[in-house]
This record gives sequence, structure tokens and C-alpha cells, in this order.
Amino acid sequence: MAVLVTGGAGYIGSHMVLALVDAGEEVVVLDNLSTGFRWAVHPRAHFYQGDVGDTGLVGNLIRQYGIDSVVHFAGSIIVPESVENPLKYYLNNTAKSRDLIEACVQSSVKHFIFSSTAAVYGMPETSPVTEDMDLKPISPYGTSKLMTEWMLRDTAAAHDLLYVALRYFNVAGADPGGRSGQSTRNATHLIKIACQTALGQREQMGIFGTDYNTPDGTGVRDYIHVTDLIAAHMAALQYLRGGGASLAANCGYGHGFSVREVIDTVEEVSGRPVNAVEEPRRAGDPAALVANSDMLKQHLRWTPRFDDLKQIVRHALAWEEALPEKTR
Ligand SMILES: NC(=O)c1ccc[n+]([C@@H]2O[C@H](COP(=O)([O-])OP(=O)(O)OC[C@H]3O[C@@H](n4cnc5c(N)ncnc54)[C@H](O)[C@@H]3O)[C@@H](O)[C@H]2O)c1
Ligand SMILES: O=c1ccn([C@@H]2O[C@H](COP(=O)(O)OP(=O)(O)O[C@H]3O[C@H](CO)[C@@H](O)[C@H](O)[C@H]3O)[C@@H](O)[C@H]2O)c(=O)[nH]1
Repeated sequence: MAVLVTGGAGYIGSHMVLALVDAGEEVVVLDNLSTGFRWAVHPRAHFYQGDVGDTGLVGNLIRQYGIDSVVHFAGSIIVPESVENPLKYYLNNTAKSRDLIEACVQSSVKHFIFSSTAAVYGMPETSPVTEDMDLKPISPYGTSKLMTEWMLRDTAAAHDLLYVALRYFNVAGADPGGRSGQSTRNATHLIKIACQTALGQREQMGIFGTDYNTPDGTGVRDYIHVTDLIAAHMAALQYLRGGGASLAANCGYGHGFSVREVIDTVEEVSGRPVNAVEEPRRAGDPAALVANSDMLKQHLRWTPRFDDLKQIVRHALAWEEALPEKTR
């Protein structure tokens, strides 16, 4: 048995590869390196540079390695870009996921774990968000992911395929051992940007909106440590291999932090000031997005280990400091 990790050269996928290798699994990585890095892939994984939409290649890999489970991270992830170029997202996230799912069905892969997103909820009226709430994405990114969830639901009903769709809230932090982290160029994620500003890699950063209906007026998000997120994937793999039924589950801790709280924490942990200036709201940002994670805890028996913003920031900062060496 082996596991295929698509997007395994990316931020989150590279952490999945580490966890699988640590668990003694045989791992095959398929990544086109559009945003990922070859060096981010653990040397014990079999690496193939290619596209998830290449059904011939995927079918060959499944047969060659006896792959029983696919963990599908590959995709395009920038929400504003999806508004400007929706067809890129419907091709890379939806159409190519369809091709990948078809290759899995044709080659009798039994288990599929999918990177979904809190963006499938759009602008939820209440928070914390439960999985049964309305799914009303407000960006092509969110819609492209929801369509993939629906393809999985319908395919699982018609074929011998079981899936878990994990709806990530805000993923942050880095491997506690310093083996991987978020390396994306031009990243837009708050914690990475605040760390870069503290380290002097950016002159200043913006606080997007200070007039939200939140305790301090800035946006609130549920920041989950990447290592805990990967633990949820490992739990999902075990669950599916143990015969668990298909499901979709939120991935977050169930409490949020505001933009100002994040910046304050980065200043405290780094011991350096963060030059943050108030700016208007960013289009499409909900005021607060916090997960109800009971499903993950109850069905997948997930127990978080890094539910501590300071720890998340400490690991993100350590990675940011080490990154220039890695990319040299
Ligand atoms: N980072 C977050 O906060 C977040 C939140 C919700 C969901 N997600 C989802 O998690 C997944 C991983 O995100 P990430 O933050 O690691 O992003 P990332 O850009 O670091 O990783 C994506 C990887 O997929 C590869 N890829 C893209 N299109 C491909 C294709 N057609 N064929 C093969 N490889 C391809 C890229 O080269 C990259 O290595 C994505 O599906 C994303 O939508 C991320
Ligand atoms: O320079 C910055 C960057 C962000 N923010 C704010 O910080 C919060 C978090 O923003 P960001 O880190 O960009 O994450 P989100 O926009 O919440 O989106 C992330 O989380 C979603 C799920 O919740 C995923 O679907 C997306 O892929 C992922 O980028 C929001 O209130 C932003 O307005 C700032 O104020 N300044």
C-alpha cells in the first residue's frame, strides 16, 4: 500500500509527506511545481513532476506503486486571483480534480482525502460554523472547491470510493522541527506577512479593515497550526482505511484571533515592532470565521497539540528566518 500526495511540494502537502514518511508509509508525490518547491519534498518520497489532470500518468503511478489512498492538495489558492481569472480556478481546481477522481475510480483507489476550505461557507451569518450550515461561496475559489466536494459526494455514491473533505480554516505555522514551512513567494497570509514585517523583510503591512463588528474592529480568524491540520489528515486516512463513511469536516480550533491580536503576538514573540498601517477592508472578507470542530474530534478522534497562537507564531518566525538559506 502506498499513498499518493498531490501538491506534496507545497506548503501543506510537504508537511503531509513528512508525517507519512515519519509513519513509515510509502509516499508518491505528484506536483507540477507551479507554486511548490522540489527541495520541500522529503527525499524518501518518490517525486514526479507532472499534472494531476494527466490521467495516464496518475493511472500509471497508482498501478506501479499499489496506491490505496490519495491525498489531494494540488490546486490554486489565491482568492482575489480567482475573482479576476475564474476559469483558471475552474480548470485547475475543479476540472483537474474531476480528472484525478476519474483516474482513481478507474484504478480502484479506495480512499480520497481532499483539501477543501472554509471559503465554501462564504459569509456565514453566525460563528462558529458547523458543517451543516449553508454552503454559499462568494468567490470562484470557494465555488471551485465546493464543486469538487460535490463531485466526490456523487462519485462516492456511485462507485467504491470513500472520501473525507477537510474544510481548512486559516492554516499557519511550520514544522516544529524546522523541516518545512510556508515558502510561497508573494504570500498573502496574515501570519506570514506579519512575521516578514517583524523581520524587516517588508517595510510595512496593512490592517485590512478596522470597522468590523468584532471586539477590536479587525477581522477574526481561526488559525490552525499546520502540524495539527496534518494530524487531522492522518486521522482521516486511518478512519477511511478502517471503513469509516465519507464525510466533510471543519479544521480549526473553535476560537479566533483578530488581526490586531495576531500582530501583537508577532511583536511579543519576535521582540520587534511590526509597522502596521490601517487600510480599508479587503473585498470579500467576512468579519469573523471560526470553526466548530466537533465533527473532527468526534468522528476522527482528532486531538490538537499546538492550539496556542504564540507557538504558531514562534514556528512561523523560525521558518521565515531559515527560509533564505533553504532557497539559496
Ligand atoms: N493555506 C491555506 O490557508 C489553505 C486554506 C484552505 C485550503 N487550502 C487548500 O490546501 C491546499 C494546499 O494549499 P497550500 O497552502 O499548501 O498551497 P501551495 O500553493 O503551497 O501548494 C499547492 C501545490 O500544488 C501544486 N499544484 C498546483 N496545481 C497543480 C496541478 N494542476 N498539478 C500538480 N500540482 C499542482 C503546486 O505546485 C504546489 O506545490 C490547496 O488545495 C488549498 O486550496 C489552503
Ligand atoms: O496583510 C494582511 C493580510 C491579511 N489581513 C487580514 O487578516 C485576516 C486573514 O487573512 P488571510 O491570512 O489572507 O486569510 P483569509 O483571507 O482568511 O483566507 C485564508 O483562509 C481561507 C479559509 O478561511 C482559505 O480558503 C484561503 O485560502 C486562505 O488564504 C483577514 O481578516 C484579512 O483581512 C490583513 O489585515 N493584512
